[in-house]
Order: sequence, then C-alpha cells, then structure tokens
Amino acid sequence: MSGLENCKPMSSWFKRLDTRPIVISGPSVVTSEEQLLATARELKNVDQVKIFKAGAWKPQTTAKSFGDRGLDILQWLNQVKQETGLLTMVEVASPKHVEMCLRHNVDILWIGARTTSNPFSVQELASALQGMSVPVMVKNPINPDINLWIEALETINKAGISRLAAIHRGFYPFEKTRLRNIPKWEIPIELKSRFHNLPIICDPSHIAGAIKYIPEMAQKAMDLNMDGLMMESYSKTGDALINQELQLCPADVNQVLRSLVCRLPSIDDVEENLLEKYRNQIDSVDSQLIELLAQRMNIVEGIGEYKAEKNMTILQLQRWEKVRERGIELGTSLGLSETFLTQLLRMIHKEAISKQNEVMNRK
Ligand SMILES: O=C(O)C(=O)C[C@]1(C(=O)O)C=C[C@@H](O)C=C1
Repeated sequence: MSGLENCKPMSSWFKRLDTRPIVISGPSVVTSEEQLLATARELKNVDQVKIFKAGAWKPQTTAKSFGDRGLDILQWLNQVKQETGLLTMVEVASPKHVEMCLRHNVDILWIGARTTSNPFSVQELASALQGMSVPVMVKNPINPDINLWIEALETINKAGISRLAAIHRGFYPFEKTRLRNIPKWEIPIELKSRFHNLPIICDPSHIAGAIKYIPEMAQKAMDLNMDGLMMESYSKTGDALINQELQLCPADVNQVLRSLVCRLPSIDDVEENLLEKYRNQIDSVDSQLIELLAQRMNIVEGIGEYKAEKNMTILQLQRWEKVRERGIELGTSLGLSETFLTQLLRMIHKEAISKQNEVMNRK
C-alpha cells in the first residue's frame, strides 16, 4: 500500500456516520425550495440516510443562472440541516463553488466525474481546499482510467484533506448496454486493494440508469464491501428536472435499503478457521495453476525455437482452434463457463504468441 494512508474512516468524519452502509441521497437537480425541503423531510424518515446531497450547480443550467441559483440552494440547504439534522453535501466544480459552500456551512463536498477527468480543474480545487478540513468525495473520471482517479484523490489529499472518499459511479459506455454506465467493478476493487484506508461509496443510480437495476447494483456494492451508497431521490411532490428515470422517491430508497443483504467483511469466531482452511486450499491450487502455466510457456518457447529453425509462422490457426475447442469441452464438462474459458484460453494464447515473438527476435 502506498499513498492516501492518512485517509480517515467515515465513522470518524461525523458521529452520525457509524452505520454501514452510509447512505447519501437527494435530488440530482434542485427545481424549487419546496421540492428540496419536501425531499429532505421524507428522507429524514429513512433511517440509514445520513447525508442529504443536492446539485447546486449543474452543467445543464446556463452560466448566468449558476451563481444566483447556487446561492439560493445553499441557503435552503442550511434550512434542511437545521430542520432535519441531516448532513449536507454539494458538488463543486470550481474554486468559487468551494468558497461559497464553505461560507454556507455545507458539511461535505464532492467532485463530479467530469471534473475528476480534468487534472487542471482538480488542481484548482485542491488549491482552494488548502488548509481546509472539509470532507471531500471524488467521483471516478468518465473513462475507466484508474490512474486519473488516483491522481485526483492524491491531489486533494496533498492539499491536507484526510476526510477523503472515492465514489464509484461507473464509466461512460461506448456501446449501448443494459446499464447507463459500465460498472467495471474491477476498478474500485483495485483502488481498495491499493489504498486500504480509502473509503469507497457506490452510486448505483448512475450505474443503473434505470430504477429497476438500482437494487441489483446496490447489492453488488455491498458484496464488494463498499462503505456506502449514494442514491438519487426526489419527493413526488416536486418535479425532477433531469435524470427522472433514475430518481427514486424517498420511500423507494427505504425499500431498496431494506432489501439489501449486508454481509460481514470478516468473522472472528470458529468459522474463520474454516475460511482459513479454504483459503489455504486456494493458495495451494493457485500455486499449482501458476507452475503449470510456467511449464506450458516453457514448452511454447521450445516450439518457438523449432518454428524459427523451420521458418514457420508463429500463429497456427488450425492448432489454436483445436486447443480452444478441447479446452472448452473439458472445462464446460467440469462446470466452468464458456465465457470464462474463452477469455482464459485467449489470454494464454496471446502470451504464447508474445513468448514466441521474443524467441524469434532473439535469433
Ligand atoms: O502449436 C503451436 O504451434 C504453438 O505454438 C502453441 C500454441 C498454443 O499456445 O497452444 C501457440 C500459438 C499457435 O497459434 C498455436 C498454438
């Protein structure tokens, strides 16, 4: 593990945040004071919701309406805070936003996906945050670029922010998929394995893009041991301007939360010995798998030398087809999925080709 070691667990950010999952909810865009307050009042009745979020400045609005509207919303949010006791959270995209939020006692700031994608904007925000202690959450960039995400988190952290978390909201899909954003769960998993202390929140609303997929995405986030959920919601008494298709009403947020199964990250009793036993078995099988792969690559190198001598091409399509068919037949008969086998064999073949390339280039 390196960097971001000083990140504090969310339970220490504010007293109220000692639950799991920590739930953040609120409207994507604020249409009116009544809608904002009605949503907050209804969310107050949802036990697990601790943080009320609202977009005070949205890229959809015109430049002129930014400042005026933002200021109103920040004042309404103060009212929400006093009336409901919920913590408040606002997206910031410029130093001016940071300054206004801090002046109006917003509890938590978040940096949106589009801003994270731009290191210059992140640096400007970091300069505005220098010396402040406000907690900040950083959404993943639009593209599945983990380094860009890490760079943004580290830039904010270096400005002195240790109450820092990442928000996984999925990635822009180049092809149309069932979900609005491609989750690429391996990216937040990689982030967590590199930075153990960094809390990660999942935004199932933006990943799902449709209400019917939100529970499935929220459950997946829980199974990956994420710290919390950020869900779009609005009171039916008001109209949601944008993202209607993914906004739940507070009662539905409650429903999603109640249907979640929150499994424990580890257990301390006897069963842990059983888990330890399974893990030892896995370690031993993994070692064998890797040794066998190394053996296979040695043989592949031998074939590479033979091919170099006989002036044969590296790629042997007919043979590769046979290898693939044989592997899939054996694997599926043993209960492995065809997709998994196809990917695995393809990777092995790719590595074999690059090994033989090395051999040929050595000659
Ligand atoms: O059989 C060969 O000619 C090999 O080099 C081995 C191998 C493989 O990895 O199985 C690698 C490359 C070929 O395209 C076909 C098969």
